[in-house]
Amino acid sequence: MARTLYDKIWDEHVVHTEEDGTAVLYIDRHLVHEVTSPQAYEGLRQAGRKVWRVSSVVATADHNTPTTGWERGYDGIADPISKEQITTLDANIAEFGAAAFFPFLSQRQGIVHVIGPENGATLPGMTVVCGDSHTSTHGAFGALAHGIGTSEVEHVLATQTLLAKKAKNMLIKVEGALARGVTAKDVVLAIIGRIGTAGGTGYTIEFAGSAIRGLSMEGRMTVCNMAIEAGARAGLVAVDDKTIEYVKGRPLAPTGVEWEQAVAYWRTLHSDPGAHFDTVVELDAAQIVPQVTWGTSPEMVLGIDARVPDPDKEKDASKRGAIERALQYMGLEPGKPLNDIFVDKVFIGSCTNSRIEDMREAAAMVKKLGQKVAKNVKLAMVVPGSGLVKAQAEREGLHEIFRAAGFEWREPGCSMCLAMNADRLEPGERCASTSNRNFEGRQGAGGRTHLVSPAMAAAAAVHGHFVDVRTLA
Ligand SMILES: CC(C)[C@H](C(=O)O)[C@@H](O)C(=O)O
Ligand code: SF4
Repeated sequence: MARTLYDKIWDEHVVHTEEDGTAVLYIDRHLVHEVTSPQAYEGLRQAGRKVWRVSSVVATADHNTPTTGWERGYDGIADPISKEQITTLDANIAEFGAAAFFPFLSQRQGIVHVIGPENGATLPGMTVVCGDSHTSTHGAFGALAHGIGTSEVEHVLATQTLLAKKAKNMLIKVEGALARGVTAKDVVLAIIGRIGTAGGTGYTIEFAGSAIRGLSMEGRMTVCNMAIEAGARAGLVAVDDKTIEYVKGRPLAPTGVEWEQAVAYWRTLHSDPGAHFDTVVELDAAQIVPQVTWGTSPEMVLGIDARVPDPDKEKDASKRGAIERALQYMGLEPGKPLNDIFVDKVFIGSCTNSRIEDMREAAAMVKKLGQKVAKNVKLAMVVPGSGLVKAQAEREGLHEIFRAAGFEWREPGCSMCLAMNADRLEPGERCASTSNRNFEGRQGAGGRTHLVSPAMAAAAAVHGHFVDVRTLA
């Protein structure tokens, strides 16, 4: 029978299925960070258990790590809770072990969803879990990857398995060529704009079509990263030459005969012709314009050529109420052109957009504009996703471009994506952000977030307000 990519990976990992559909799924890769692992390790400790397969665990500290003051080492972590989470991870990995650990201050440290693929910890066909909702990112490799809760983290550490129910199959096809200046981020925001944040609930989404195939691995990661924002716990892209090329030679990737065998298997990781999808959504790539969120949910998104929506034009009372509340929180007037929204801060980073390509895209825009960060922008910061991304960007001189224009060039981590460290918005501040969530208070209490691509964020920093990057290209 013709199977989808999701069906294939699922079948390959099911150990047992109960009559009600609950399955025991074998887990190949367990990514661990400091926020959702302390109680899990404590649980193991109290039960006198060990980690079932130490070689499956790859860990790093990312959410709480500061992006400045690394020369002061652990003393540079101002917040005592942040410091405790980071040192607790160090102690847990020292006690329980891991295949690889990239602690605070180490060069390969970074956002868990950046360092996984970078180190070859994420491989096609794997089941990948992490106590983090953006684990969907790793689906870009044709891996079944999703976030789990802390009690599940403990379960996977102890048993190497997860209890799961199979989701339905959704296919999102994006066909055609993207316009100049339109990126993977715009594609995924446009998808969420179309299907809504609940559109993917209960599904695993496979992203396909010529526009998705045309994306780099970085771009595919950006798209899968936000599958969770579309309601789906996992997103997938079929394996092709780009996938295999990206993985080749990474520290944890197979070598020699094992590599050959793995590649032969990986080449089967695509949906069969005629495989059944429960839902199919199609988008025309040529119609996608640079996107900007205007509200407090990723689905509150429009093309840069649009205006802030008018709640009075919405017939559905609950939707009208949601628009009104969002506009009030965001401090926006209906009908205002998105181009005319001025920003106070700019954040280029997060597991959505902090890879080398994102750095290049933002730097290219800054270079093209040839001007400094606008006077009204209090802070424009670039936070690479990992130490390796940072080093690569510096080899290419990107940091010089950013610094010369007045951007701050920081140390890697989650940073102002969720403001668990010192990087945050003050109440009422408005931010152009390349991250993935624009919920109330996400980047700091009272902060106002507009989600955009790296090029759009860079252009907003220089102009001081949003601009259509297609007109700058
Ligand atoms: C801290 C962590 C549990 C959380 C997540 O699961 O996604 C965070 O990474 C986020 O982006 O909100
Ligand atoms: S960068 Fe943001 S979205 Fe990604 S893992 Fe960190 S906090 Fe979560």
